[in-house]
Amino acid sequence: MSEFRVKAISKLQAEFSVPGDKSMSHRAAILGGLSNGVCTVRNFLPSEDCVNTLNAMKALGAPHEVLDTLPGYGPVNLRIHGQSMKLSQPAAPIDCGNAGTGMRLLAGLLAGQDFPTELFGDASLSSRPMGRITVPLGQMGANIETRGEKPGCAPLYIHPAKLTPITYEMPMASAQVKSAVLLAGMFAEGKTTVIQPAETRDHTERMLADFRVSTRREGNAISIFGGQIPEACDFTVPGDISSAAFWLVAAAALPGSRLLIKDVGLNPTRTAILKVLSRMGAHMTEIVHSSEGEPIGNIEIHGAELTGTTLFIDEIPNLIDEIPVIAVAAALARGRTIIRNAKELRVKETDRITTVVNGLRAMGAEVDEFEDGMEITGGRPLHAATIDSCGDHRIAMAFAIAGLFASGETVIRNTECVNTSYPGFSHHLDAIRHERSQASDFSLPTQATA
Ligand SMILES: O=C(O)C1=C[C@@H](OP(=O)(O)O)[C@@H](O)[C@H](O)C1
Ligand SMILES: C=C(OP(=O)(O)O)C(=O)O
Repeated sequence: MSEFRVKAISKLQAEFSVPGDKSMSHRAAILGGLSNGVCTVRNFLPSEDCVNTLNAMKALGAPHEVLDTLPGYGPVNLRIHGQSMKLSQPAAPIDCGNAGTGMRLLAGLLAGQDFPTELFGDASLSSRPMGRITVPLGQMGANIETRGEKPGCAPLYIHPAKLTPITYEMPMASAQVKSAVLLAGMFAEGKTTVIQPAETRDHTERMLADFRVSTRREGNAISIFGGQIPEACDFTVPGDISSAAFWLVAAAALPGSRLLIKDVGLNPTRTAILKVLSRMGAHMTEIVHSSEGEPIGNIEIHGAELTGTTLFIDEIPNLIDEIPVIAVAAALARGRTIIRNAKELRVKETDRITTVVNGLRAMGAEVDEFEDGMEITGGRPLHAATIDSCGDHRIAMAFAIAGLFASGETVIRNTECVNTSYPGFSHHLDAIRHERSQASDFSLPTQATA
């Protein structure tokens, strides 16, 4: 079992880029495979979650060629051979690993096929709620059985079905649910509409537009007409702002630091963390290089003495995966930080409210736990502790950042899980821990050209 050992740093001066965006990589694998030709995808995230989705598409009849790999991890540049919306029955059950996104989006894709499929995942994924997708997909006529030990959980048995369009008002702000219904809607005759209670990441809608599949947006409602065949296109995945978030917090909380994160996704439905860190006192500049399709650019951040803040209700869906590391920033800030309306955190890879609260308390922070969040009174010095990630990648990485500010040596146990979203994290952590500053120190292992 691998672990991180982390000590406090006194300096952070660095420039680097982070691996490709996880949400966009899942979607590129799926839409590329549905398209009417060959799609080159660059900077695909070679993480276990996204490679599982890519392999799922291959098992469904949409193969890919690997152009470059990140050695030890997976494909970075690849060519996907789209099947013009005609998928075929896989020879075996499909493994979604640890990925809620992979399983829920694939369930939407497979709900309206004329062949059966089975989707399964690891222990964590098998305990996450799938009713949020089986309910709307069922309303469309899908026949999906949840055969997990826990009611409403995976494995999913998806029987052949013919779908009819629906208008669905989502009870929670979830981009996975929205995307599952829109993907199912591509196979239903007529107009399928999803209404979201708050703005959620809009990568599916933007990528559908890249593939010339039209969707319509009216207020909080997004509609799609079935029967459109995505036109093959090439796609470059920007760096993942959720991965950048770990270093942004480290730099923000260390006065005198300067960090430049290059070529990262700056989609406004994902950048709420920048607003929060600015409110806490970090100095930040965003430079957008390109705003066509998915905005991409650089973020420069300078550290400061941080002060606590309250997260706004509308910000929550747009920084949901960053909350564990925002909680670390809050423990390092002076004053109170209030994180409420975030009960979705309880159904992620772990119950991220309890795992964050317990980890921060173990390091000496003052934290109150609520059903839907936590309140952190920052400013107490953090001390080293041994933290078990419980198999949750965001917990492992967030507490590695906390360790950079704690007295003594913090040990994070059970860290293999970081490969689900951030291959190369430990390489970047090493460079930061050893206070190396040159950009070249932060490059990932060289990519081999096939
Ligand atoms: O659509 C996506 O790519 C994602 C949506 C979010 O989940 P929810 O849709 O459950 O909020 C997020 O937590 C996950 O990491 C990725
Ligand atoms: C919750 C996450 O992902 P998923 O739902 O895809 O497992 C995450 O990446 O933090």
